[in-house]
Amino acid sequence: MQRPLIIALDFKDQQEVKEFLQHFQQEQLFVKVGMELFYQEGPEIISYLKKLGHNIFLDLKLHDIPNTVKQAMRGLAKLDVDIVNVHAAGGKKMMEAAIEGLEAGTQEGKKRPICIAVTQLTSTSQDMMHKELLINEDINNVVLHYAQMAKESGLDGVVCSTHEVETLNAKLGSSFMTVTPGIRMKEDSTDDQTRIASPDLARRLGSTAIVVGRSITKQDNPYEAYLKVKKAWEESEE
Ligand SMILES: O=c1ccn([C@@H]2O[C@H](COP(=O)(O)O)[C@@H](O)[C@H]2O)c(=O)[nH]1
Repeated sequence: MQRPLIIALDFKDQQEVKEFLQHFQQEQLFVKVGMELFYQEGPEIISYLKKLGHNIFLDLKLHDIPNTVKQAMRGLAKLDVDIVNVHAAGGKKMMEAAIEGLEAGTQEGKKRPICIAVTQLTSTSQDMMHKELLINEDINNVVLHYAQMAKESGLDGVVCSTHEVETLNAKLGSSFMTVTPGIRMKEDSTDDQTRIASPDLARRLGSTAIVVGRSITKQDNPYEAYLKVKKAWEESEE
């Protein structure tokens, strides 16, 4: 997989997705379907996007007891998406179960979807983590610890902020994926994100992929915004 720019399709239904994709003509995209869209449209939205030839990250962030996650992943594997995910906070047994479920649900001869774990949401600040989650460690150590657990559990990578990528690459190797949301151009509003970074910083620090939502989807000209983010993401390549 090249280092993709993944567009978060945070829309309320398929009609809104269709209107958004009209800006992109025939371009093959890497898109992310999250809870908002999937809970409204179900597996049908995945078939629709696959028929259009797009790559898909199904971002449902599973977090439950190991058996429930295993069975849920068995079902999700049948959707044949490229990437799925869990919350690392569910622990190692849950993450191992996720992989078992994916392997069990993947058609013979096919590769199972890539599975990554959310470490700490990019909306979480160090202050919030200390005061609300009562995790009194440095956020960088927490992200590293969760990423180490994910690797030991057989996962392929993590979701983290751009600011943790260098450490994770150094400690866990750059083939362990770092998928980074919380991406903003300098003129964009931060919204509910706290650990943000620009696309070019993400590239320079070694993110495997960036996830971009509102900086593209909420712009007057989404295609122009996409090209601008893509240029910033790709042009800082050494
Ligand atoms: O830690 C995380 C994990 C997932 N996300 C998701 O990425 C997009 C970001 O959207 P923006 O509009 O670019 O802020 C969104 O779908 C989140 O659910 C994340 O932001 N942080």
